[in-house]
Amino acid sequence: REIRQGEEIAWYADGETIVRSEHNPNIAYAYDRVFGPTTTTQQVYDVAAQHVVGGAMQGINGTIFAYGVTSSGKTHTMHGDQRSPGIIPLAVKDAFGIIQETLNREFLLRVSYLEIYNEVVNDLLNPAGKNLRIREDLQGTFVEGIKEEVVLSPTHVLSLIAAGEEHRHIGSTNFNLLSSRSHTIFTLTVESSPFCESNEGETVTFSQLNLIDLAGSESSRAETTGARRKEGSYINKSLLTLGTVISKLTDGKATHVPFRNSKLTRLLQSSLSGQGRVSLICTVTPASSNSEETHNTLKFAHRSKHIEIQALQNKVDMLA
Ligand SMILES: Nc1ncnc2c1ncn2[C@@H]1O[C@H](COP(=O)(O)OP(=O)(O)OP(=O)(O)O)[C@@H](O)[C@H]1O
Repeated sequence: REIRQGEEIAWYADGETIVRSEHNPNIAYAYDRVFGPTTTTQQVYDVAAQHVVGGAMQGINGTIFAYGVTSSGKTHTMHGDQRSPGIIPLAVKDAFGIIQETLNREFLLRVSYLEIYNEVVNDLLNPAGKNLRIREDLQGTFVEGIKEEVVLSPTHVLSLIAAGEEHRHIGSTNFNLLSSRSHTIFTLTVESSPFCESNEGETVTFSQLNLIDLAGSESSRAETTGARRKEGSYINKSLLTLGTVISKLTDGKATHVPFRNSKLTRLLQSSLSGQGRVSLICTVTPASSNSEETHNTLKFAHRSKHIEIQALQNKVDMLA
């Protein structure tokens, strides 16, 4: 569409760097990886997600999230479609594949699926689960009363996600007719233990894999009026807080990180500050009409690169 509309190219990829073509001297940002327009989601998965999913199956918490303005490809990346499955279906397939290959352990997988809409947490697997509370215990934050389903096959998980999608809030903005107005968090909880309980030295592991599709990160110019504008301010509150939290985590001097200022950052607190693997996928368009928003996304991605997180295994030693 952007090409048809005769848009200029404002940003382009050069190796692992994204360069602004409109400026002289050029502005450029370097990343761990840059994926160009011909990359498939499977290739993105192999580089940016597989090690996080593999880690979760071994007891290391994992979080993968997609960040970017509306229409830049977050949902395409996380959910995809039949022709090009996204990170979530690829992760689910991979998880069950690992279970089949791991002959000496048994696994229990549970899933939950929620959205944060206007700073309210709703359960997408249970339409009655509205305005749920976020609580804390020794293990971290959790959503009180959220429905968790034990899952037995990839098809089972995908049918639950499809049912959950029906309850998701989508609306119309100037940018994207089917724009996501809520943040969604799909969580796969993995428990595994050795088949033979008397195996001394073997461990029981427990971990969570959070796969997150954020609402569009655009600033107020995308918002129309009334309810849409209100949604925009809530979406931005969570994303603004996410930006502040990431800045504070990366500047090394901050004594207070405001995780509690939004639902999104409260739920991500243990992922961002605790132990685990995190992969942040930022989606951008080269088109000039979105040049400033693209710049904001690139700056966000650049700051986030400097967060250091330890990837530790959550394990319980088996008693002989
Ligand atoms: N890499 C890509 N390859 C092919 N099509 C893509 C790609 N990225 C996005 N699209 C297409 O562009 C459109 C908008 O993408 P998508 O819905 O994923 O954006 P989004 O960032 O999730 O937007 P929103 O925040 O509004 O939900 C969709 O039709 C999607 O299929």
